[in-house]
Amino acid sequence: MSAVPDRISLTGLAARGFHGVFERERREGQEFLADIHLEVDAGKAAATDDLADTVDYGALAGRAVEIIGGEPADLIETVAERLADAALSFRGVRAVDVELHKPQAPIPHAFRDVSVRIRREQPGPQEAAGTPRIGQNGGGAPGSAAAAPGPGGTTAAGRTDAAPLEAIIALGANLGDPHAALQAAVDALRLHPHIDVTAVSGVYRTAPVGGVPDQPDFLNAAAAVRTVLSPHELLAALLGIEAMAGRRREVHHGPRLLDLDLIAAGGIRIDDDRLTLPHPRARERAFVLVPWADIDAGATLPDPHGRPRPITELAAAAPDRPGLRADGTRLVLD
Ligand SMILES: Nc1ncnc2c1ncn2[C@@H]1O[C@H](COP(=O)(O)OP(=O)(O)OP(=O)(O)O)[C@@H](O)[C@H]1O
Ligand SMILES: Nc1nc2c(c(=O)[nH]1)N=C(CO)CN2
Repeated sequence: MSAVPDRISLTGLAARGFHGVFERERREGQEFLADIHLEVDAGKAAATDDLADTVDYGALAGRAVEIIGGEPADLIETVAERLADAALSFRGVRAVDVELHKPQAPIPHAFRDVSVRIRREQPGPQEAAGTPRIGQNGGGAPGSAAAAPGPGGTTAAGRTDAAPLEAIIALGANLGDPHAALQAAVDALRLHPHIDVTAVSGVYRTAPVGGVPDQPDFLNAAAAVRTVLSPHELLAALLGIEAMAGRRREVHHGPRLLDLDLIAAGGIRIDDDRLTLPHPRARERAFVLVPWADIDAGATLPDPHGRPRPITELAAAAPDRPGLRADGTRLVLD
């Protein structure tokens, strides 16, 4: 490599995160901005003009948004380290420089910005051979299938349970070009290095349920995925994809460019301040249940007493069932 390395720079990447020492920061979140500079050899990609020979900056941005929106940490140092670790896991990245800004930090004085800047390099040959780096996935390329568990049974995303999770994701959109938004979401899921999309449903046109009056009809669909991510990490990935689609979360149940809900994940039950599984309103929503039944007609959801109920029965009884019809279009998984 020449003295001045080739660089791919992604700067001013903004995402909402819940990092900080104070309870209010954890509860309300705030904006974080990341500047990420990758040192690569751009020569091969320039010669072939092929995205496969370089780092897809869209995939990098998606992963960074997930990390910023993901598991809360006390310190920006910790989040910057996670960003650097993720950047180094993209094939061809020799070193990375990450600056993470927290311009809304709770500092009781006028200030413009506070940030941490770190530089990390790929481990040298000796370290690579004998000393696994915590949290690194060993270089899975963007677009590759779910990562194999890394050293010691942990995955890049930190899940120690090696069995992949099977999950159902509900997709909805009713602004802009909803079909294109659903397809883009499926494409983004497929591009994720730790998510495998195994099936997609048909597309349904559905009357809006709740929220502001006179909003356009929705297009809804469902996707089945297999992933080594934990449910919280999968949710963070979904929020990252929504954010990339330009979704703003101002109006509850309001119109949206893209809504991705995690409906069920391998029978796991969770109820904390960030995630409830199974999704608490899925059982009364035909716009979720009918697409899901396309993928897995035998699936069940627990009733309020914990007894399994077939989703086909729940769908037939759902109040929004009459407002739902097949759109006649398809989502492709090619
Ligand atoms: N199973 C889940 N899937 C998606 N988001 C969830 C889930 N459980 C809890 N949440 C939380 O809900 C928030 C999403 O709210 P959002 O604005 O998408 O709600 P909504 O789509 O308007 O309403 P609904 O949740 O009724 O579909 C997320 O930030 C997430 O932390
Ligand atoms: N028909 C329909 N209505 C909704 C939808 C949706 O996806 N489809 N999503 C909502 C919030 O997630 C609220 N209402």
